[in-house]
Amino acid sequence: MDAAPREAWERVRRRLRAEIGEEVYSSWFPRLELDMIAAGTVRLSVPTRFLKTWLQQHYIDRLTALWREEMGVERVELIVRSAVLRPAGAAASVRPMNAAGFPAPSMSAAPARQAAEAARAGASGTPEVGSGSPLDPRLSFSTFRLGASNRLAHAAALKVAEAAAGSGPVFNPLYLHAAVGLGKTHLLQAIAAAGSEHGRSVVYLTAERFMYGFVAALKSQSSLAFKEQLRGIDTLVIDDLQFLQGKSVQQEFCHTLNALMDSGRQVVIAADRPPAELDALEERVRSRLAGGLVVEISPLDDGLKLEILAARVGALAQQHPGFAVPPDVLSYIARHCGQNGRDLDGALNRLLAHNQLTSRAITLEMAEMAVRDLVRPSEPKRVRVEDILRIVAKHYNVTRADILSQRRTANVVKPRQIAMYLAKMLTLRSLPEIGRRFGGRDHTTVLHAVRKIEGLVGSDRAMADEIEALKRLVNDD
Ligand SMILES: Nc1ncnc2c1ncn2[C@@H]1O[C@H](COP(=O)(O)OP(=O)(O)OP(=O)(O)O)[C@@H](O)[C@H]1O
Repeated sequence: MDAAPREAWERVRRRLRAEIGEEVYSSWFPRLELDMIAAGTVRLSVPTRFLKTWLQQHYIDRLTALWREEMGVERVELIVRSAVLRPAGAAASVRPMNAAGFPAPSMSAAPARQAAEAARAGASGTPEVGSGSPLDPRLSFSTFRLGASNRLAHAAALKVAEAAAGSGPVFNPLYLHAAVGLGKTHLLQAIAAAGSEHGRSVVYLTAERFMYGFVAALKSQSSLAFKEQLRGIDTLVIDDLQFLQGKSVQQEFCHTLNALMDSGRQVVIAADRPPAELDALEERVRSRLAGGLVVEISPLDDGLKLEILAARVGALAQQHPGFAVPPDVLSYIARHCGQNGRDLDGALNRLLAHNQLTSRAITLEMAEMAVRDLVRPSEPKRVRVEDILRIVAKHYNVTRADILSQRRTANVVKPRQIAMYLAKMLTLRSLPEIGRRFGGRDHTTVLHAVRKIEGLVGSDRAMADEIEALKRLVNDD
């Protein structure tokens, strides 16, 4: 290639860098190379399919415009540099490296662990983080229960785990986020275990362990070996990313992320919030994390809680024959003992302890006692104007249409004013909003009704009792 296209490419890069900023540029563009230029088309190459898709979606127009200005080209084409993608036999080459102290796959099988230990023993001082955090064999796909809140996360995790060794990444990175105890660690460990069963070299690390490994490597001056360890794997799984702290650790994390993803390795991340809210992380890391598939696991509904509970009771009964929990107790726990899997585990462990220590069978009465301090006060209920209308109409034996109508007979005026008053007291709706819900009345009409009933409640005992009774009916509805 003669000098003109190369110089034009240099100028395109410089202009792009100036436009989008160093951080975003260094996340996406350093590995973009000029492949050829002919007949009005520029061909650029990238090392991964993922990078190609990303650049195609986000930057192709800009790249085309810049090239047009520099050399009058009409089209920019992106291709994947196949030679840079995992060279044939790359998967096989990971294993011999293990013997020399490089990362062993995080497998739950004992032989794998022994191999990892042996590898570590010969690791000549390199911190052992490359072999990953230990996996809990109970956290597998087969023990993961499905519901509406986690179905997508589960499907994505399964797809990543079942991809054959040597195939390119599926979604990169796969990023799962959820509040505490909703199954992130469970899915990540399931990916790690299943991935290694499929012949991949997988390392599962908590962010803390990543930090520990990196800091320890710096201290023992083996940080190069540490980097090599992490970059020599097929799949990197990082849990609890929100705990990643410190500038140099973050930089290292970012390099590792880029190096792995750009060479076609799979990265899976979990955190308690979406990438955009990881305030402690640099913008370019967040941007890279958000560029894959981001999936939220939402709170468990009662049905899913019941399934998880039933499965856990089954597992506990295997270790403690005779341990059984009646369905009404399971429903009670699902409804009252918290919102996440960890709360459910805690409640069942409490029941097990009571059962084992007192030899009493588990009944609803016994359970209420045993888990008393684990019961969460339920969220205050959100009252709807519709519910107030229905309950007030029924109580005064009129129809909803009567209340909303323009009729001014006493038997509808009183329920109408009481319903307006309750709507103001029990909902967050403004006076104009309430007016609209009550047949398009003006807010001054609502204000008048509210003041009138307030006055009566203060002066008329029977009216005060009536209003209290109605409030209870609405709240208990
Ligand atoms: N869908 C599910 N099926 C079976 N068990 C589940 C499910 N969701 C959560 N659990 C169980 O709930 C407990 C907590 O889950 P896990 O540790 O995976 O939560 P987490 O989202 O990683 O929470 P944290 O953010 O606190 O680390 C575990 O025992 C896990 O097995």
